Amino acid sequence: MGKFSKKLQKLYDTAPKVDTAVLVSIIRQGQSEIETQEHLDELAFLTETLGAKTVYRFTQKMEKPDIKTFIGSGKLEEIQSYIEHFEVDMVIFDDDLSPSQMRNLENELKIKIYDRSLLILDIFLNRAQTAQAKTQVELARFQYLLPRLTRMWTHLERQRGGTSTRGGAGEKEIETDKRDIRNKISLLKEKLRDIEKQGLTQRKGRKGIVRVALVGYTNVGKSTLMNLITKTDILAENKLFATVDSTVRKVVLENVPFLLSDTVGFIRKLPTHLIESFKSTLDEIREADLLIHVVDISHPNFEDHIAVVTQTLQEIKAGDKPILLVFNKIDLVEQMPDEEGIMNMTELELEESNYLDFPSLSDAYEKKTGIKPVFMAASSGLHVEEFRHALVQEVKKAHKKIYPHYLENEVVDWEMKDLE
Ligand SMILES: Nc1nc2c(ncn2[C@@H]2O[C@H](COP(=O)(O)OP(=O)(O)OP(=O)(O)O)[C@@H](O)[C@H]2O)c(=O)[nH]1
Ligand SMILES: [Mg+2]
Repeated sequence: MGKFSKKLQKLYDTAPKVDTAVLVSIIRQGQSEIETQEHLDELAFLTETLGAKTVYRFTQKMEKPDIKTFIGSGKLEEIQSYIEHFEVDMVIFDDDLSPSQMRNLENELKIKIYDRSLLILDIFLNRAQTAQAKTQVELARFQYLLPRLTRMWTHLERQRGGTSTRGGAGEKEIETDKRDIRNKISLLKEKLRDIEKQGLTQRKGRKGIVRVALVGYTNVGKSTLMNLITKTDILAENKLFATVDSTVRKVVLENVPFLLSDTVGFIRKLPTHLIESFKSTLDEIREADLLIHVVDISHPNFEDHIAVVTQTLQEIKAGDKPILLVFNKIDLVEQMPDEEGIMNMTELELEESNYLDFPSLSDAYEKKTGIKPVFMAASSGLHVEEFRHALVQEVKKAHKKIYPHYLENEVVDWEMKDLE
């Protein structure tokens, strides 16, 4: 690290320590108030994951964002007087900002500005554990920061005790910092290539065994399910992006061996360059023979989440794999009562109920995926037997498809006969 200036190191170390935040989102045409609030709920959860507290939410109806300051000048003034009055530490935007928007906003508001990418990058940075994930996130973060360096520079100036946000840093010093970052970027790229080479050899060694990957929106219970099935201890917690690395375990169920990997969760508006930076982690998904798509059925937007995951899978070219859909957290929802139960309800009760109709959901998604979904609760193990059974069936199918002439393993062969 000695090669890089102290300034840069400091800039890098001190980014995420903040307390209170206000959230800002624009409401686009055709977007409902409820939808906007739900998106802001998610942004507040992300903010909490970063370690900050949301104190207020600002919204503004706009056809398209202002090119200079993203939001309009009236709204900007409103935010300004709020943050001054309540001494807020940061402003978080639900979208990405251009370097100049970020700079302009910072000049106006004079506090730390986060956009969606920077927020997610900082969360990833806090959570990455393996060398590969760490390197990937560091790289993505530096690439994102490079064009925004003047902005970070002004932060540094203020931290040193000055209050001016303009004209503080000399052009020369900014250039030095930029050069440092560029060097760092090429070193990280090199490091990543080395790590990836190792990963490739490891993955090559896994031929001959079916590979299954857990995928899904963030915080749905993928790691909990992985733990339940493999009895290992992977960090599972009620925070977004608890898992940033992928973990692979060998599992044997009913004498059928396969590899199971836990992966980073998806989220709406996951910045494309971030997806790219996780390419090698996502290879686990791309190279899988079967995907277990875990859904948090207790989330009011679970169907949107399914759509986001489906779309992201397509973007990373893993859209045509067999999918076993798992509706998780059923302990948190109420099932639709049977016919008699419904008869006994008043019309108002029926209208206000948010019962979920499992059989219809099951049919609808079975039509889409060709595989009957499983309804379960991973944290308590409810219906884990159904899940295991469904998983084994699909692993066997995958095995037969990839290795049609595979006969050495008598156990598997015997199990297959049993199936038919
Ligand atoms: N009530 C309930 N909570 C669950 C269930 N499964 C998981 N959880 C909780 O949901 C939270 C998220 O679980 P994780 O397993 O970390 O979710 P994940 O999908 O791995 O999340 P990321 O790694 O952040 O993408 C944790 O607090 C779990 O305890 C369930 O079936 N019911
Ligand atoms: Mg996880």
